[in-house]
Amino acid sequence: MTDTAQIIASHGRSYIIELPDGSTRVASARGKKTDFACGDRVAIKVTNAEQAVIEKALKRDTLLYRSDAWREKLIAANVTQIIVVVAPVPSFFDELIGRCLIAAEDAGIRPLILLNKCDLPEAEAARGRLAYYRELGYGVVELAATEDISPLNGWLADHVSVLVGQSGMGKSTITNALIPEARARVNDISVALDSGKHTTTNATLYHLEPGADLIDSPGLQSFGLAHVTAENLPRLMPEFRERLGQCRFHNCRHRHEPGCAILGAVKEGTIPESRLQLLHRLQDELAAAQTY
Ligand SMILES: Nc1nc2c(ncn2[C@@H]2O[C@H](COP(=O)(O)OP(=O)(O)OP(=O)(O)O)[C@@H](O)[C@H]2O)c(=O)[nH]1
Ligand SMILES: [Zn+2]
Repeated sequence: MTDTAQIIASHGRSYIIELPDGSTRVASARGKKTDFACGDRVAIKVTNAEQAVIEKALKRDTLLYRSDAWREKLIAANVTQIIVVVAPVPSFFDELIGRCLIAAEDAGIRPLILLNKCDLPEAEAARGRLAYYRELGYGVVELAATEDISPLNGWLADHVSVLVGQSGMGKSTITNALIPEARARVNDISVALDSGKHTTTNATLYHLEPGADLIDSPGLQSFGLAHVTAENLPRLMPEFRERLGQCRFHNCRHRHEPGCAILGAVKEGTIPESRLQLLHRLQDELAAAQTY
């Protein structure tokens, strides 16, 4: 009998799926297909009390992924909010935040920045580094997951959220603070998937309350955006989006063109140089990716 289910954990080619009755099965995909993500709703065939086979993914509302010229790495499907977790220590990369925000805008997912470890003295400097993102209109929430997770609660209601960020920013700590049984779940999943070691799976979905889910994803060091089109890029960065059409040349690349509204804004200090550099780097990356 064909049934529908949701992928709640993924690890390589193995998945844990949750059936409508709340029971779970270990599942693998039929054939060579592996492009399923945590959060995907799938058509399945239950094999027995433990196992099932995934026939196909059902239509996705959203898909968050990263990519380079050669391959795509799916992060999560059907999420409505991406929570970019940063912390004062270890130090975070602005570049990664910028890229996560662009990926979110491209996928039509609401981005939220979470500054964790606010109990540390270095938090003030980190807060300063995030001020510009607030100015752009992005939500920024501050907390110390080891002390009090409640500042996040209001942001999670009615959303399927995915936590992303560099290693060590505190994603697991946040997950465990929100879902006390999460640690045990991760262990159960590792055993069920027979992954041998107790490293995190690619991603794991937890139910928080009716209508609110949370997906924890492994730490990342880079975020390739080869799937974004160069033409679209400025539309995915709010300060460039609002100046579109203001450059003298309609095909302005915002490099050296006279009458460029964006270069003008950088010159007068309204847009930080680093944001223009990110735009240029991404333009260059996309041009290089197209030549493969
Ligand atoms: N001081 C302080 N330390 C924290 C806080 N949250 C997490 N940590 C510590 O930061 C370290 C990294 O936290 P994790 O939750 O493992 O980080 P992660 O983002 O899940 O890292 P990966 O699993 O590598 O992706 C741990 O030693 C935590 O105890 C916080 O709010 N304050
Ligand atoms: Zn321009």
